[in-house]
Amino acid sequence: MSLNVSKCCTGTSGTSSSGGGRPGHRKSSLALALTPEDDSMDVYQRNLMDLKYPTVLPPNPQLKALLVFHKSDSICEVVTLACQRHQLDVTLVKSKEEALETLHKSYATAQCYHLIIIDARSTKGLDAEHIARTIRHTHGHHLTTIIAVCKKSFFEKDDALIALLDAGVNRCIAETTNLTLCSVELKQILHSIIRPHNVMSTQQALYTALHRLKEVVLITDDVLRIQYANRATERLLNMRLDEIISKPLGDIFVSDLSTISEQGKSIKEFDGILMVRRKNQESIPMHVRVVPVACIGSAPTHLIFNFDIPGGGMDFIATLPQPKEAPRGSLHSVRRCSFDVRSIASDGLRRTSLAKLTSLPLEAPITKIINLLSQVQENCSADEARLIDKVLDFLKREGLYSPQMKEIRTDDPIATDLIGALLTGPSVYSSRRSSNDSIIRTGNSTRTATIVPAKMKANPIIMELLEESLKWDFDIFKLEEITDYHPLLYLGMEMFRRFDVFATLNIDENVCKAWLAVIEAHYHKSNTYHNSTHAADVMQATGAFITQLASKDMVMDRMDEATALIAAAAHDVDHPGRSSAFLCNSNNPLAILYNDLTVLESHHAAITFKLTLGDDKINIFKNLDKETYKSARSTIIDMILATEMTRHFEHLAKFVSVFGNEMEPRELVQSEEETSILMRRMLIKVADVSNPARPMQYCIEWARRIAEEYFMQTDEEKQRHMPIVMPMFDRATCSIPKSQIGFIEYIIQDMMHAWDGFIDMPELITCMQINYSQWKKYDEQGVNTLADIMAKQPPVGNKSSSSK
Ligand SMILES: Nc1ncnc2c1ncn2[C@@H]1O[C@@H]2COP(=O)(O)O[C@H]2[C@H]1O
Repeated sequence: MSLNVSKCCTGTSGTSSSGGGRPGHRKSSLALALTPEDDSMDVYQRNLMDLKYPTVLPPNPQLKALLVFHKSDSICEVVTLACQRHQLDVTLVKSKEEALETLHKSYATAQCYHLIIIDARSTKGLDAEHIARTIRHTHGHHLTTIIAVCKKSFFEKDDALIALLDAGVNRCIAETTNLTLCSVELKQILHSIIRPHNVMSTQQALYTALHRLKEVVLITDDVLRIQYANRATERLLNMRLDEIISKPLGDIFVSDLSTISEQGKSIKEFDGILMVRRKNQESIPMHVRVVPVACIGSAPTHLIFNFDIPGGGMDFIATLPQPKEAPRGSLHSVRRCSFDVRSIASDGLRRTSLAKLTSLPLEAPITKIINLLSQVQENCSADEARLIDKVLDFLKREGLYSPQMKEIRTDDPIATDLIGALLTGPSVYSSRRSSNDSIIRTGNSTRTATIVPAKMKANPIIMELLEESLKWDFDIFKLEEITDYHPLLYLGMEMFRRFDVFATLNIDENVCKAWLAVIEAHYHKSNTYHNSTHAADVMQATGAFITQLASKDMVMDRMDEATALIAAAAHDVDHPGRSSAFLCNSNNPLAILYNDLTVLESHHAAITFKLTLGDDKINIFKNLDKETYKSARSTIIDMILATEMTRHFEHLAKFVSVFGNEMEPRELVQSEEETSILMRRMLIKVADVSNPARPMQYCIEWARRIAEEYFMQTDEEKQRHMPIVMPMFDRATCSIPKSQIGFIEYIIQDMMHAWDGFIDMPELITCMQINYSQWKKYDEQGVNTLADIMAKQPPVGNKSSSSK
């Protein structure tokens, strides 16, 4: 439990709003002035009208400090008194858990701590580095000021201090029992860190205002490359943001721009009529005003463009044809007609994530019902509201969100085969079961847990390649090649290192290495697709997504990152290279064990834990406390099970219902944890089938590998006179392009748009569109078989063959 010093300690509490003023706001006479002139707020407000460029007033809240001290010794006391001297509202906690819980609660109640001071004098009591890192990755704390109180001796060698600073600490201060020294240090921190942070936080308000403005505002750099464009610019140009940003300004003007650049250089404003070119090449005369701005030095670094229609009439922009929404009415309409992803994209799916998510044809009726009921609730009696609350609780439960996937309608038999096999449950394929199918296959030879971890050579070529390991165009096939088919071990260690999994699990690196080696050894090298390169690929995508989420301020906590990476690494372990349908049809012991339900995924999850817990040398969870382990286990199992394709549309619809809605996710689900579960499921699902959205040469190699695996299954089904799960996947006749077109149209496309809308990774969509066009081209050219396609491809990695 946290201890609120302002209530418990003697002396002044920071909540000193006595004597008038807005409740909860400090009086203007307080020491921390947040205005440019460092004056009190009253003076600033009075002078505001005189300012040439008025700034947005920063927030001026009661400042709150959270002190994380293992014990209340003399140093802690001095820091507390110094905080109180500067009228901070102080809360003292004694452990990391208490600190995080306090922050969590403060976030939930829309309070916030502006300053967190951590006792970093000894690692015995508190791991300050870990606490700082965790706080930095906790939502809402990127601008919180974190101070570490260190031993004086720390200042003689820099490594401990640098580690703290790298973990997110803003400043390290030396321990002192001298109140004056401590108070001065704190005052400096208030002025030099907290005040600028407060001012910086106002930028969000400005960006929102700019974005929503009806007027067109566009900013370029000094060489006229577009750096910023607001929503009205997208409308005017009929282009999406990703088609505008970084483009030369010349691309959107018909008129000669030399006057502007010359004017810009001499730092004069421009005001005149220029012809703007819209996406469809239509030209419109616009009144353009250009203001050069010098952000550093005296030469202009940026030019601000403001356009309107000559003679005013800003609503004109609203009357222009808008970037067209994708012509997708519903999943069914997509299914019925074949369509060109390129045309959808070039029509301009808007970049705003919410718009994209809401535009997806995947709203479950339940979302509409919840929205309507919530509206009713606003205008009804308390009793009725309580009843509606109960109804809402029921409606938010699992199962009600499933979209109706009654039938798959396509004229293309290959797509029907593939999508049918992926999306339908056991009833469909078991009905095809023939009397010849009673052979019980013994499971694939399971390896014992005595596998010695592969030795990792610190090969500079591998290390160089791994530097790119968070990029979307990472060459996983090259890694497969240069690690001698141990991509999971190398990539896994790199991901664990980058995301600090060793610290999160409190485990030695060697245990993680051994774990990865054992997991990798339990992937079957004989599978062309479901081998450890696929696992490494999914782990790499997971790392890339986590990084992108963090850059969008949707930071996962450290344990969520670790469990996501672990789930990705293990999600297909011991895959037999045959589908669940095949296992059911052949009465495989796994199908018997799991009652034909979620057979493979249940096995992957179960064997992951069986292997991990079965050998202390690889037990990466052994240092977690009971509760943490329980929660990590549940997350990993949930994520692995989410990769099952029969529930694909259910997961997708629920994700879109919650994240693609105007309402706060929190209002649509029962808890924040539930929101995060939906996000993690979608993360691993997208990572698992992201191969059609990878750069083309990799996409084609993955298509080759999965087709080969499907072909081998068909070969075996024929040979054993079993029902053929995907008859069209016959190596003699199958058209690979057709199968990929179907896979993208039915499974991948909507999911990628939903995910891109959430995470903002336009490269996923771009790659998918390019690949889709290529498959269409091959289809039109009659390039169908694996051999035809491979003849057209440069080899990936160093070898173009399947994995060993
Ligand atoms: N490029 C692809 N073409 C066709 N099917 C694919 C492709 N990529 C993945 N899949 C299928 O999607 C499934 C996702 O779950 P699995 O990894 O169990 O098995 C995967 C394959 O059956």
